[in-house]
Amino acid sequence: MKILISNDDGYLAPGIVALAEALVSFAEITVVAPDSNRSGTSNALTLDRPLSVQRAANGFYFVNGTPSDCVHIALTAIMTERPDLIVSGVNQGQNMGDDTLYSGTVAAATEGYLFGIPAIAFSQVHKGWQHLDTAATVAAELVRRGFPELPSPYLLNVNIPNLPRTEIKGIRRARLGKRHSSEPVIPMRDPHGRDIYWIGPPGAVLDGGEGTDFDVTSRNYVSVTPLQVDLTNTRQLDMLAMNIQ
Ligand SMILES: Nc1nc2c(ncn2[C@@H]2O[C@H](COP(=O)(O)O)[C@@H](O)[C@H]2O)c(=O)[nH]1
Repeated sequence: MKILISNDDGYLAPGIVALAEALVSFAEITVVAPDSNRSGTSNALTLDRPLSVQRAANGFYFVNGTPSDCVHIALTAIMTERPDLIVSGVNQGQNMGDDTLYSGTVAAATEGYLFGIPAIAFSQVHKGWQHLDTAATVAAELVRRGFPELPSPYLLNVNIPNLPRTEIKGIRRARLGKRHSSEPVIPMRDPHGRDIYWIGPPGAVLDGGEGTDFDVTSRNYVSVTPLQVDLTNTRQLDMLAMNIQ
């Protein structure tokens, strides 16, 4: 089994190292990841400058680009054979609900999916890498299990509670929850007196109802959500006047 591994926290992040170590025991892995943290970059591609690929001492490739750049370069320039699966993560922090739209972790998996390859994004619920061994173990369990019940390619978003493996109650399918809009930006002044702004925290949970990723992870289950990329709002499509003058 050939697996391409990427992430958005960068090739040096503990999450991708733990994931690679968990998968290498049963799969042929290739790691291609950003040279630094690209959290929140979504599906961005780098179109305004060329990209370079370097190789670290541990064999990981790293790119001065986004997660989507990494997977794109891996599939069309680095790998001589098409992988059977794309795995992204383990992300430091959750990717639930609307996070998935901004997430570089999900974007790396999505790029592989758009090339017709099954893909899974893995995130830990809380930042700080606590119990990262659990996340890597669960990720390996899910990769080994596979998803024969789904048509291929599939795109899955997985969130794993930061708990000892023995406290994880199980794995549950879940729909994406929803957040309120993000908190306001944080205004500051730079040393030259110019206004600068930090992006504010994510919005609070708006829909964390039963069966959402927020819900199942809060009950110490791993959440698994199949994603799609067709953004057509089919309900409104039917509402649109047939011929717009
Ligand atoms: N508005 C903010 N959103 C945040 C912040 N930190 C995280 N996030 C959301 O979570 C994901 C993290 O996903 P990643 O895979 O890109 O690391 C990010 O995309 C946002 O949706 C924050 O401080 N503010």
